[in-house]
Amino acid sequence: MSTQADIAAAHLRLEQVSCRIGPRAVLEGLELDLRFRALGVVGRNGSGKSTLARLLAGLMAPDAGQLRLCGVDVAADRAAALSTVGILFQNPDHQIIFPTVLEEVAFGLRQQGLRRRDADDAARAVLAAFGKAAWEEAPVSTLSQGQKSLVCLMSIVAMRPRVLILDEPFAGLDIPTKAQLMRYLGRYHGSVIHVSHAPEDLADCETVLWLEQGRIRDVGASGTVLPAYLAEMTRQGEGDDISDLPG
Ligand SMILES: Nc1ncnc2c1ncn2[C@@H]1O[C@H](COP(=O)(O)OP(=O)(O)OP(=O)(O)O)[C@@H](O)[C@H]1O
Repeated sequence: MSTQADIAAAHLRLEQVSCRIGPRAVLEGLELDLRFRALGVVGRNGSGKSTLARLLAGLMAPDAGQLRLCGVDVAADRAAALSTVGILFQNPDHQIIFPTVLEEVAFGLRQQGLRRRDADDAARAVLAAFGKAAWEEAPVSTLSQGQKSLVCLMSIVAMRPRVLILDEPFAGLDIPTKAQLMRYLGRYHGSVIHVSHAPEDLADCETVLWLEQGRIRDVGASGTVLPAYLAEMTRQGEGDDISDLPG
């Protein structure tokens, strides 16, 4: 998995990256130059984690500044982005677009330029590697949420991106399903960026980036950043900022 020493570290470079949604500055002046195999992104609800995840996946471009993941401008160079980064969202229903498992897993491979037959063969090989050859013709609509999440994971693993972004993908799942998916995740060969508000999800990350109100509050070794984050969250929990309406 991502912590193995034989995985080439991914390189993330942010230069004064800012992002607005409507009139609102959601991320502001992010500056970072980091090599990692497992990077955690932590922060409160609304701190900008998902927006950063979408930027890192190249699904949107920053309004200002420059972002490079493994040297690739992932928003501008979509072809290179497909082999650089994949993202797993919390709700698999937002990700899955095809009626059967094989079509879904093959789709990304076709996007990468494989012909239909080659993409189908490669998708079958991935299903077999996950012990899910029997799922090939299964209608996705009949699968459980956990099974749909696994289909999304297999679809991304099939594309072999260097970096996998997890945006709280297992948040709504029960404990055994989450544990099983985490085990399947161990078959992914590349680096991981794991986004979560919960420090316990990020225990395997060597480095953690802490976002606060769209800015980097801290970045460093997880053993230092996570306890500081937890202490601050406990302190803020004693207040009542839930009463504050957005400005
Ligand atoms: N499509 C949108 N339209 C308007 N505002 C948005 C949109 N997406 C995000 N925002 C706002 O941008 C800010 C950052 O949102 P984002 O989802 O990136 O934070 P987050 O840290 O992932 O939060 P959460 O943990 O709740 O998912 C929030 O204040 C949110 O309300």
